[in-house]
Amino acid sequence: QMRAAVRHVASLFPTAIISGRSRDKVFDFVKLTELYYAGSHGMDIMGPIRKSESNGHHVECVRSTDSEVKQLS
Ligand SMILES: O=P(O)(O)OC[C@H]1O[C@H](O[C@H]2O[C@H](CO)[C@@H](O)[C@H](O)[C@H]2O)[C@H](O)[C@@H](O)[C@@H]1O
Repeated sequence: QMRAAVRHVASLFPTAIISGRSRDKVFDFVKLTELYYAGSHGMDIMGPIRKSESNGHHVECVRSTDSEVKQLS
């Protein structure tokens, strides 16, 4: 029910979850590709990317700061 509510909000507004946990952990909890995720207190950020601007139906999370974060660790 909560997931459906967040998905609905994300269909109306850009929506982000910001957490102190790792981004992967948060994504595993939430499992919604429509959102922005900021893990590790904002050190690792992933956002939704539309595959096709024309139909807007294929949304995937593909942009991430993972490689930059790994360089800092
Ligand atoms: O409430 P959140 O914003 O989701 O943050 C909760 C805490 O997340 C991080 O700690 C958690 O992950 C750590 C590393 O895996 C783990 O050691 C810890 O037990 C978890 O609670 C973050 O480091 C904390 O600052 C946040 O409060």
